[in-house]
Amino acid sequence: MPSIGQVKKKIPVEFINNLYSLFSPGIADRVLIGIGEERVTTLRVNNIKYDINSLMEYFNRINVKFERVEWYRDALIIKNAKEKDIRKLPIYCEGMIYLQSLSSMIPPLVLKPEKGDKILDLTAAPGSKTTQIASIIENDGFILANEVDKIRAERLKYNILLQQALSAEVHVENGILIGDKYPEYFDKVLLDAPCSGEGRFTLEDARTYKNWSIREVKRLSKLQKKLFESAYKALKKGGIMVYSTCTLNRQENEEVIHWAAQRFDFQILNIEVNLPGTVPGFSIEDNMSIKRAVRILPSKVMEGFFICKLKKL
Ligand SMILES: C[S@@+](CC[C@H](N)C(=O)[O-])C[C@H]1O[C@@H](n2cnc3c(N)ncnc32)[C@H](O)[C@@H]1O
Repeated sequence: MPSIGQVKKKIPVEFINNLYSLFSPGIADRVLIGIGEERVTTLRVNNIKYDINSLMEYFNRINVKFERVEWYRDALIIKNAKEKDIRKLPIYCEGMIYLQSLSSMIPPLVLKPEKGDKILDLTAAPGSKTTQIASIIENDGFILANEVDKIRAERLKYNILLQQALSAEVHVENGILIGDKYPEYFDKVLLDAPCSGEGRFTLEDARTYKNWSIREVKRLSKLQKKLFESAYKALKKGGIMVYSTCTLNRQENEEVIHWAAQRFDFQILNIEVNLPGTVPGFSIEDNMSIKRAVRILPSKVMEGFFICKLKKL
């Protein structure tokens, strides 16, 4: 495993400086160790086509070793196979399972979709969370899965079809406009925002960090605020929204929430999923409730993520 010094040599220096100014040295070191580690292969079963018991029996038969995930019945950590091996299996080709990082499975669990819900997934491609939501509600409900990028929207449609997530309808438009089109229409809204991806940095793959810049963080923070406003408008009063990113900095996380709290009426809720190794959000000025948000630190099993759950008042 690479040392912290080796990680520091490769990752953008401004990112490292930000990290040590945001977190205690112990936590910042943990993040860098996480960036240096090789991530395990994880997946979830698609309840629309298959079930976890049959999947475990199948893996036992073909000698794929796995571990259960304490906080999610449908997820498995694969011990002796890589993603490329799993992609060759018929159950993968037929959409009975979905390769997804464990952290990425958390926002839909926190959103807690229920049968019959009308759900907006505002920035949805490639559809990991859209198809997960459809799997949780077993297609009993309606999901508007929106994506601005036409090519990514094709991938979203492909995944929805393969997984038979037929409760999801794909829209291809700027998410900023959806709030005015569907005012107070949805019971639940997921804003898994476009972000600078710091939680997905991995030393193995320079593509994950080479385009990172402070300028990009600032641009994304502005976009996230606009998307937040649209998501909030589309949510019914009393409805639940989850804001998530796979990045670690404050500008794209707490500052977006704080900006929104100054303009819109909502309550930040506790995250009820019992997750190991999270750190609470940072309060901003007198807004202590942002501490109810959680940050997942990157590690061998998890990508870095930020998740905030709120209720529109
Ligand atoms: C973090 S990814 C979403 C991942 C997705 N939720 C999943 O789990 O598969 C963010 C997505 O937002 C899209 N996006 C960026 N700007 C957008 C906008 N203004 N409106 C809608 N989607 C946007 C990006 O193209 C990207 O596909």
